[in-house]
Amino acid sequence: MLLLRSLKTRNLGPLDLELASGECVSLQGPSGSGKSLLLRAIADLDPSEGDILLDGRSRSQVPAPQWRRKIGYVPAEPGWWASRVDQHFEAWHRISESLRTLSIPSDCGSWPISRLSTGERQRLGLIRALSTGPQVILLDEPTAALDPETTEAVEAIITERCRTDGLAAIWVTHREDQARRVAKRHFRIIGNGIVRA
Ligand SMILES: Nc1ncnc2c1ncn2[C@@H]1O[C@H](COP(=O)(O)OP(=O)(O)OP(=O)(O)O)[C@@H](O)[C@H]1O
Repeated sequence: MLLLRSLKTRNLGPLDLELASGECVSLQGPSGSGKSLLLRAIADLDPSEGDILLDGRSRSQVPAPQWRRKIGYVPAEPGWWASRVDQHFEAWHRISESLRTLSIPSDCGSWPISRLSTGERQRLGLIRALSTGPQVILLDEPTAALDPETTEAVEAIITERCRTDGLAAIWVTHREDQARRVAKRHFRIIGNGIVRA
């Protein structure tokens, strides 16, 4: 479903990787090894060489906004461009269940962004990326700021979306136990390549 073919980022590659519909793979590697740049390249947010195909269609054939709806990227620190929380969502009323599941107060739509804690920003960034119905989600340490209970809830949401909607995920984590819980195939960055771990 997602195919990286001879993909070269600033410091990695050429890389080849295939991700099936409904599959979650983990990606680990030392700090600074290029994990975030790789996710950003797949989401077409950073330049790269080589090809990326989604359901057989090359990135070059798909307009960038459409590509970014299909391939959601959740950075370690999600970005915010408006003052209120709900202004960052296409359909705020549709995310109430996700808010509940991730223990975020339902009235936070009217909050100023400045009020959000680091963990609330991280969870809302995840909900926002999932809310546009992506086929692939790229998760950059999505639970780094979260307590064990909320971490479990995030893992459950992604696992469920993979199982029921065929969502495919690349999950960057520094935690071996998390990698083993969320993914069946594991990759590690070594040098300028990725190897099966
Ligand atoms: N715009 C840029 N120009 C030059 N170098 C960059 C740029 N962005 C990132 N880098 C460098 O590329 C390398 C990989 O960065 P990246 O953020 O992908 O690392 P990472 O594996 O995600 O690290 P961490 O685990 O610390 O988040 C780093 O050495 C970083 O300094």
